[in-house]
Parts: sequence; structure tokens; C-alpha cells
Amino acid sequence: MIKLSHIEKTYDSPAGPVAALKGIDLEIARGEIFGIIGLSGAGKSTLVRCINMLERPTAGQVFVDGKELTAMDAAELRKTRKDIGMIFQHFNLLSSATVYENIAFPLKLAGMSADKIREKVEPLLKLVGLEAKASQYPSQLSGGQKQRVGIARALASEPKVLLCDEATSALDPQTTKAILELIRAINRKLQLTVVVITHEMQVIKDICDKVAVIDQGVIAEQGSVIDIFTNPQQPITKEFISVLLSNDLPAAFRGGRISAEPIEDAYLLVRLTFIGESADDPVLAGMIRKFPDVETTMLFGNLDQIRATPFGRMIVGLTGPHERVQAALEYLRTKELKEEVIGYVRRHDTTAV
Ligand SMILES: Nc1ncnc2c1ncn2[C@@H]1O[C@H](COP(=O)(O)OP(=O)(O)OP(=O)(O)O)[C@@H](O)[C@H]1O
Repeated sequence: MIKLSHIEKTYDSPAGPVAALKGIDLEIARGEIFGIIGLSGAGKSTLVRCINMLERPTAGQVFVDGKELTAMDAAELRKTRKDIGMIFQHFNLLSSATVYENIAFPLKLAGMSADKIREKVEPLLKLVGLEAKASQYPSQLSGGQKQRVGIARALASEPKVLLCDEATSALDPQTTKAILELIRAINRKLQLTVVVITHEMQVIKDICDKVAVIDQGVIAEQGSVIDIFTNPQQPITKEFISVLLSNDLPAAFRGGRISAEPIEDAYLLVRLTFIGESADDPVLAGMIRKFPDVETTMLFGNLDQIRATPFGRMIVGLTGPHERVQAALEYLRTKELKEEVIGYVRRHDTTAV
């Protein structure tokens, strides 16, 4: 549905040229919710604005629904932009217009009759749950309600693509969840392709099917959300994820020297990731039964879900005779899980002995 081919964008600034995008290639399938995550200044807003050509790329091609936007003149672009709705962090509503008038605005601009507008706006008010607020003004609404108006307005011209530029960044966590649920429901109901720009991994986890990590104007990594969460490759991706998954070691192990080589009285710390079916598999119980001479301590654990796929993260500490600990590790390696050896660490309270 969306294809970006070698997109570059360089801004001129008094201090010289700023290369915001340095060759972006992306493909987003119809009906997908695709997240683009990056730190401040990474190029997210520039990228999303290149998709609807609010910003013209310096080089490269943009295709939406098979049409090349980068080859269009202004009139063609205006027509094609109706296929691309957009919602913003600060909602961008008309403060002197009611909820109804805000949603009707793009239809009025397009010259639609009042009756036809009513036919379109009423179901949209219902879709976003604002039937009772139709005649209120934005200043009388909460942030979440304002964004609902933004969503309804974006949907008024029946777009095929919805671009969300930090659409929940100004909202509290509970309202964020409700808005993300609404976006996902609309995505399913209307088979809408959704692009979500965010700096929060939680947003990606909550609604996206796929994600691209953008760093200094290039795509550092991309893939399905479950793959990126359970098997991140790039340091920047690991950093985003570590904000969500408490990767920190328990206090008794934190700050201690981590050794790649076995050290006396140390625990071998292993991070385990269980994906899908294996999240329910009693692998650890099996290992404990098979290696009773290896002491197994669970140091951290959580069970989560991305879309329909359950996944669990765990840190275990293994201690005992070296060969037996290695054998237990080998046993884990034969199982359907991802294991990552952190290293040998002494508990703080045992170092003094
Ligand atoms: N109009 C402009 N003129 C000059 N430089 C710009 C312009 N817009 C953006 N930039 C620069 O381009 C780079 C990417 O900016 P962009 O706004 O796309 O990043 P972002 O990832 O959306 O950041 P944020 O999350 O802070 O909005 C930054 O270095 C920014 O300073």
C-alpha cells in the first residue's frame, strides 16, 4: 500500500544543510499497522510528512496505493491526498468550530452538500463515541475526546491510509490505551492501513504489527513486532525495549563484576525468552528435575503478550558443579526458547564470605 524507495530529505538551514533522511526504503502492506520509532531528531516527522508529501523528498520515490506521489503535480497531489488521513499530537482542531463542524470541515471544503455531510458525519461521531458531544467546542473536551475528533475528521474523506504523528504523546497512559484501541478497531473495521510515528515502545507493542526503528535518518532495523521484541539486533532497538522490559538484574546481583569465565561461588545468569507455545511449556521444571544438583534461582520473570502471541522473559541464576551447570545450559539450548548467557556473577551477600 505504501512504498518508499531511497527517500532522502535535506533541509537548508542557516547553519548549512541538515540531512534528515538518508536513504529510506520501506514497504507497508494494505491493512497493516506499521510503527516507526525513533529518538527525538531521528527523522520520524520528516518521514511521515514525506509519505503525504507535506514535505517533498530531496530524492527518492513515494508510492501510495500504486500511485507515485513524487511524480505528481500540485493538482494531482491535492486529489490523491484525500486517500491519506492524518492525526497529530496536538490535535490541530478549529477552536471556533464545534465537534460536528470540525469533522465536517474537509467535506465542506470538498463542496459536499449539507445533507450528504450529515450522512457521513453522524456515523463517524458514533464510531469515535462522540454522539453526545457534537455541538460542543474543542475547549470543552478532554485530550482523548479531542483526538477522537481528530480521528473522525481524518476518516471523513474515507482515506485508505491513516498517518498518526505522535497521536498519543500528549495523552495520559489510560487515555492513550483507549485511543490506541480505537485506532486498532478502526483498522480492522475499515481495513485501513495505519502508520504510527512514536518515540514510545509501549505504543508499538500495543497496536503495531510491524515496526521500523529509525536512527539519524536511516532505518536501523525493521521486522514484525514480536521478532523485534524477542530478538532485537541493534543497540538502539535494545535500548527502546529495555525501557519496557525490566532487564535490570535483581539488587543482589546488580553492580557486581560480570565474568565470561566461571568464578567461584558465582551464579551463571541466563536470560530466557519464551515465545508463543513455549511460553506455557514447563521447561524450567523439566531442567530442575533433570539436574537436581544444579541450584536454579529465578531472579526475574514476566509474561506478556504481543498481538495474539504470548511471550515471557526470565532471568535465572544457575550454580553448582561447573560441568553440571554447562549441561543444564545445553539442555535449555535444546528447547524452544531463546537463551542469552549474561555471565557469572557473585551475589553481593556472598562476596564478603
Ligand atoms: N524545517 C526544517 N529545517 C531545518 N531542519 C529541520 C527542519 N525540520 C526538521 N529538521 C531537522 O531534521 C532532523 C529530523 O527532524 P524530525 O522533526 O523529522 O525528527 P523527529 O524524529 O520527528 O523528532 P521529534 O520526535 O523531536 O519531533 C532534525 O535534525 C531536525 O532538526
